[in-house]
Amino acid sequence: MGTYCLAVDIGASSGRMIAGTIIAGKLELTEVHRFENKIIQKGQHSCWDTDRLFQEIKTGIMKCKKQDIQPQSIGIDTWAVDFVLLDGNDNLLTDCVSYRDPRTDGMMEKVFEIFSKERLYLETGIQFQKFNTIYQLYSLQQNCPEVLKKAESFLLIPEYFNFLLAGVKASEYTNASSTQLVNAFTKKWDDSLMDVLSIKKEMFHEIKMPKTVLGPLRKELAAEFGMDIKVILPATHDTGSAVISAPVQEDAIYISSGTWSLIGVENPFPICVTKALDYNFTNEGGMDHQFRFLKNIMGLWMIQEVKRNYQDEFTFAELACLAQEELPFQAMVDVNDDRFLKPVNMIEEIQDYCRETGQTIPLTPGEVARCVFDSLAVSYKEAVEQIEHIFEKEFSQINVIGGGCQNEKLNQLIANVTGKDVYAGPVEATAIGNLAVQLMALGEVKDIKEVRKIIYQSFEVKKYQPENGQIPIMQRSAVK
Ligand SMILES: Nc1ncnc2c1ncn2[C@@H]1O[C@H](COP(=O)(O)OP(=O)(O)O)[C@@H](O)[C@H]1O
Ligand SMILES: C[C@H](O)[C@H](O)[C@@H](O)C(=O)COP(=O)(O)O
Ligand SMILES: [Mg+2]
Repeated sequence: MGTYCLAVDIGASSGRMIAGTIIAGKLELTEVHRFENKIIQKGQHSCWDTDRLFQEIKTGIMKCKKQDIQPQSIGIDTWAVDFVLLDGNDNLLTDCVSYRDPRTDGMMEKVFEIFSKERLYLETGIQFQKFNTIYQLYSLQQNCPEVLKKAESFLLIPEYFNFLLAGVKASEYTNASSTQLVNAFTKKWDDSLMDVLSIKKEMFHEIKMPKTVLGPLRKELAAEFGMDIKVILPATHDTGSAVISAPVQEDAIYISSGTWSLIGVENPFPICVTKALDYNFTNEGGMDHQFRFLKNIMGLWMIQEVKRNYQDEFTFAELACLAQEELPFQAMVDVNDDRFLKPVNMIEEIQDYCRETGQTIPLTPGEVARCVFDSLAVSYKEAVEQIEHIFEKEFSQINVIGGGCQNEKLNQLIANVTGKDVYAGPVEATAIGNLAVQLMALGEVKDIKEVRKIIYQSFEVKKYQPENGQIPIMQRSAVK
């Protein structure tokens, strides 16, 4: 039997554990476990249920055993920026607060009073999102300094799960870069930035690169599972893993489409020029010292919330079909407006926005869904134009990867709105990229070039071409 690796990919809306092995030149996947992820209220904060998530990881490992799959290695990737703090006895000092928590409101502006926005961008190259780790830590420093005083260890989410699995504390580069505390050029923690912000630099661990083998499982876990597994660092930022496996590379822009839409390209160096700052692009760390030049777009979070507001009466596929029955571009919102980050009710927030901008108010589920998808597509188009402006070249194709690539109507809309060929797939790009790095670490494949070839041969990628005359005249005025 071939070498199995086990990918744990936990996004903001769901987690999945997928075993992978190469058979006859193709990467074969076995979905071992899938579970829900969501934000829960703990006291006054919006938090992640890390205890339950770690139990889900253990459940997935036990399911491997039941399916007679003995993974040689395991790699964990999750969403970015969020973290835990441990004291000197490795106890959690706080709940794991989510990036959607309001504790960072106003913190970015406070940091700019000490460290200019321009300099922060020049040194880190990271987009300005109010929930970046730097602002979360600054909020703690301002409001609960006693917690930071006791903190001996800062661990991002995947690193915390690695610590629980293997007892090793290590930071991983792709995810560390998302904190806006890593220097884009040295690829190390930016000590001078931390000193200026009085953030305790001693609690940060050495940054390791993807492919690093952290070690075996803790003895008690190996005994519990009845097998030992090497814990390997993939690109632990889920988008970093997704980009590794984006099969359409040539002249292509990727959209990692899940809760968030991360739209960008791979680049060999950080682009920290004023244009990139003005457009709020980021230079997150990638595999083999590449950079993920991309930007966050609010993403399918909006339709997740619409679905929840309708008490899950409709599936995602049904909402996509209902939207398709509506006239296009009747109502548009600026999806990246902070008001959509965590509204009490997404449907009402969208309707308020349309009312405030003098537009037709979407009322039916189809109208609301159409407004979301049209607005996302326009936001993607804008980002594509910004990328082409910065690179001073045209990109001919867009590769939509992740769960959102199953939205066929949206894929076609993206093609129509951008006028570019859209390649959709693979759905589990993140887990596949995670597996790819483990296979490289174990010597099963030589390098990223070889693994991308295998991925391209292994998974269906569906093509959507712009439909004639379907590039609509959009009401741009409505989008502030
Ligand atoms: N059958 C489907 N049709 C249309 N959209 C879908 C379908 N299945 C999933 N999606 C979209 O994929 C999104 C989840 O993508 P995923 O990559 O799993 O997210 P994350 O990793 O952030 O949890 C959902 O929010 C939904 O909008
Ligand atoms: C908050 C971050 O920008 C976010 O984690 C993003 O980087 C990301 O990776 C989102 O992944 P999802 O799978 O949750 O969409
Ligand atoms: Mg994801």
